[in-house]
Amino acid sequence: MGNAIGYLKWLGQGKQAFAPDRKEDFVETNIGFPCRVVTGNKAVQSVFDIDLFKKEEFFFGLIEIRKEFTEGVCPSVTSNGKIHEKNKALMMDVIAGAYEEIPTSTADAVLSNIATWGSTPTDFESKLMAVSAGIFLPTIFGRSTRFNPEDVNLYVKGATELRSDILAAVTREDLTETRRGMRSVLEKIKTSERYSQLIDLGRSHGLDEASTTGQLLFCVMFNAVGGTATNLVATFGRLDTISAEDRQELREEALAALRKHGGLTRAALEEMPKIESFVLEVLRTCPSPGVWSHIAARPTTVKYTTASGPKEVNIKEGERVYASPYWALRDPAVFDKPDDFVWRRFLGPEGEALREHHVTFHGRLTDSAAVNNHMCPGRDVALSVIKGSIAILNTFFGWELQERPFWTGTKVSRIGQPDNVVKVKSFWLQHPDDLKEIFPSHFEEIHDSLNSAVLQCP
Ligand code: HEM
Repeated sequence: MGNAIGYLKWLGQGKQAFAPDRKEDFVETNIGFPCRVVTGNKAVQSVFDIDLFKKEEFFFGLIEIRKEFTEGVCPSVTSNGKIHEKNKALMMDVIAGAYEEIPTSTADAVLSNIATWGSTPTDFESKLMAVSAGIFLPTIFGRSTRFNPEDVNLYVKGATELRSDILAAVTREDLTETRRGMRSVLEKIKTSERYSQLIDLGRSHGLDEASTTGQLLFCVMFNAVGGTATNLVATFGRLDTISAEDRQELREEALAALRKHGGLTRAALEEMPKIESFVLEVLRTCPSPGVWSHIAARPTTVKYTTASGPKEVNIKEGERVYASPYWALRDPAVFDKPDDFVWRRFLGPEGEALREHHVTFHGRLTDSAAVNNHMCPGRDVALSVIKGSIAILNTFFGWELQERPFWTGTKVSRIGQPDNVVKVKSFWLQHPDDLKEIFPSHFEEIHDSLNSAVLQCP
């Protein structure tokens, strides 16, 4: 298959363009250039080895990071070697600093955003992006610094583009607005309450001010805020695909934990295993990103086993070896009925054992992010944020979507989100007494804002 045809096939079919036959875990294909795509759950572990596989700077496979949106600094996620170690160490420290505040910040951001939504919150996906920004940014840059969520959204939209070296761009994107968003976000970072502390933190890892600022810009806005918002949209959408009884079961679990701990705390989150299992199943069935891209750092032979027996593959230095989280997480060798959405899958001892195959964060859930791997350092905060947001939405509020969400794995631009954009027709306060009891300081404002909807509520 030629490059142009491969690229067009990928654009049209997304992950289905490299659907595996399960007899071979290193599928040879062309998605705009020749590459192998690893689709087996166990085989995927081999590409996580950074001694064998390195990152292509500024690229996620077919997606290119616009250098002007990182101030020319290569983001941690696509950097290699010693510089990656410094970048990653900085980000791990930044996240550790934010960790304690995350549950409180989640409750505050979700509830204060809802108070501004009214009963017909159109453009709902942007609203969840604002929630994500409202959760993370105060914990990292300080509470007194107020970012404009629309500018953060513009930044995330502008930060990447389809790789331009395969086909000449058919349409030229107008970057005026996204560039404005980027300048505004950068200015806020540089004047933020904690900026000098963050720069000192960077220096302690051997990074100068420009490098630290570039890392903060991309890793916080794109990886943290954007990455979490995408998965929040998917998780929210999935709630509409389970039964009312199952929604009620999730609500009862969350309500009991919130009541016992007097709000959203780390202890309350730990008492929500059902919500955790639901979120993990969302991240298994519709993971982001689309592919993990790697380049072989040296010649290597990888041994692995498929349904048709033991195999080995010889990889040449410089070969592109990509991996598909979507197919690795649908491998029937490790997940029973992999195409079904089974929200209880990760409950109990069997569910616990399955965590070693849950690789959405570029590593097993049982592994830890470190400077010598490319695993997501934001995994735990991301899971807390999504669990906490979904617990609050499902426990106190009701809504009707314009359309039931669906996923086909073919829409390149939607990453893990449903193919159809999530649009809310109406939104209401379903359990006012519970909200008043657990979050009294948010009650009045939300009640007033959604009052007309409360009157209509069934
Ligand atoms: C559900 C939400 C999230 C998902 C699914 C996710 C997933 C990932 C994945 C798959 C990677 C590796 C990408 C690759 O190698 O191609 C990654 C890297 C990264 N993520 Fe996340 N992420 C999420 C949220 C976050 C959050 C909340 C933060 C920060 C607070 C964060 C910070 C990072 C950083 C800094 C890297 C680069 C790691 C490195 O340089 O080794 N992510 N993430």
